[in-house]
Amino acid sequence: MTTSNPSLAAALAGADLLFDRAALESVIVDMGRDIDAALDGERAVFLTVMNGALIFAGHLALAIRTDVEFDYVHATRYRGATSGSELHWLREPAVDLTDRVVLLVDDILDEGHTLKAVRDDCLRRGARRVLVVSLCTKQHDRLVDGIKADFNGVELPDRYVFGFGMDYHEQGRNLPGIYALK
Ligand SMILES: O=P(O)(O)OC[C@H]1O[C@H](OP(=O)(O)OP(=O)(O)O)[C@H](O)[C@@H]1O
Ligand SMILES: Nc1nc2[nH]cnc2c(=O)[nH]1
Repeated sequence: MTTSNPSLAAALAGADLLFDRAALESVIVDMGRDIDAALDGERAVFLTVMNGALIFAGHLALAIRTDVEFDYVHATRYRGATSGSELHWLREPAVDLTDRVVLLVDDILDEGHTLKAVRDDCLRRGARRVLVVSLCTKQHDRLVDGIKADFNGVELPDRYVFGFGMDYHEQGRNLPGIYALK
């Protein structure tokens, strides 16, 4: 951890727990069942958007019964800050996506720039179908056109959140729940 980061303990002291681990695990089990139904036996590419989706992806993969092929991308536009800027690609998919069904797995759909860009990239690479899977979606009117979650776990208020993979200045990703700053 860099010494200049704001204190995670101070953030937690002033934050609200929105969803605890048990609630999230239960939601994710339901998402896995719904995804199995949509895949109907087809072996999809399970494409995780690093870093934020890491924890969600692990839980979700165990909740899906259909065999899937793992790959990941790393695209970031927040880079440890609490507001986004342009998208930086740090890692592109390695699997050939031509004619594949892709489960595009991310932690949060906020303004939608990240998932829209990654979804469009998958389609450019020849994916036949991209199913957008997000643990949570933030409620506001800033969502960009042309993106939505095909599978969403929970709805969030329009507040900065962290935990369960999501960072507070690159801290708190391993907190077992979703917290919101006041
Ligand atoms: O809908 P948007 O407004 O585009 O925001 C959502 C994206 O922001 C976060 O990534 P971030 O850029 O913080 O990188 P990280 O996954 O490494 O935390 C999160 O993991 C999503 O990918
Ligand atoms: N950690 C975190 N990352 C985000 N990316 C987009 N919105 C958010 C948010 O509220 N929290």
